[in-house]
Amino acid sequence: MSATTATARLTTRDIQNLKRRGEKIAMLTAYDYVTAGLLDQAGIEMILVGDSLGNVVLGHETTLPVTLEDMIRHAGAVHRGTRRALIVVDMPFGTASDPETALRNAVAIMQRTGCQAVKIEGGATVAPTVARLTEQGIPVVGHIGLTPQAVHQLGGYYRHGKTAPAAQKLIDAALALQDAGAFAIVLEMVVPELAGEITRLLDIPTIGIGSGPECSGQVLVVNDLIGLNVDRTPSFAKPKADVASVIRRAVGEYVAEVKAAEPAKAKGRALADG
Ligand SMILES: Nc1nc(=O)c2c([nH]1)NC[C@@H]1CN(c3ccc(C(=O)N[C@@H](CCC(=O)O)C(=O)O)cc3)CN21
Ligand SMILES: CC(C)C(=O)C(=O)O
Ligand SMILES: [Mg+2]
Repeated sequence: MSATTATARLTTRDIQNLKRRGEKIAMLTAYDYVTAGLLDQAGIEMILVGDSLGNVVLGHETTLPVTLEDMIRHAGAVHRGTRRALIVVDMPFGTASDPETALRNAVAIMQRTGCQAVKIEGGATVAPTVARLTEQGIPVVGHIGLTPQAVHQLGGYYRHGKTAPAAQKLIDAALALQDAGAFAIVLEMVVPELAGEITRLLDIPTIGIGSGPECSGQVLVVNDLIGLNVDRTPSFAKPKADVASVIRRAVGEYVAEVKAAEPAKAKGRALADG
């Protein structure tokens, strides 16, 4: 694409403007070319190449085994499949452990995928890393509340911000991330009232998942939206389709059709003695 080609792709400023106008932001994950293209055609504003690919694509128990190379390969496919959506790439476990490591890895993501932003899990302690990336021109999305990369420390997938000290810590984290330059923050499984309070406190948009309706936008794992799962899904996922059934039925019909096919008739002279 030439430098003068007008691109229809949304920018972080467009996302900021959606919040200012009070228009909700619709975000979904995608991990491949075809799915990303369909989401783009359907008008999704942001696509997250989530490290949830470790669960829903690669079949791991957690997101921890996902590597930078995994993310870069899938993010490239998602970017190639889309024209309009702003693409955010998760920095996988261990790749944003300090500001310089994060910068090196985020630069690799930006240079090798064409995507527009990265997302980093963590609270106030991640703020210096967010500041380092944003001062280098890399847009960053924060991610607080349930942070799945810390599952072994958290001891499970549960709601966050239930006590007053926990709520205050999340508020402080959100403000620290905003001050550090994050252009949006994902709130995952945050008590809905608190998610609303954080959303009203911030200038930048909040993107909720399992955090109630008062966030500036919503994000969901695309498999949970379309009913394409073999494993248990989070309770906040309310599927709008049953693609798993569509696939099972089509495959079942194919299997039956293959099995029922007549053997090819022998042509010309009969074979001697079978
Ligand atoms: N398919 C899928 N959807 C997701 O939203 C998702 C992933 N995978 N993988 C990465 C992370 C992990 N996430 C999760 C995983 C499990 C729960 C979950 O089971 N929550 C329970 C409550 C469990 C508890 O209270 O201990 C729930 O019922 O929602 C929630 C979010 C969100 N992400
Ligand atoms: C659940 C969303 C926010 C995420 O981080 C992912 O899909 O990896
Ligand atoms: Mg993630």
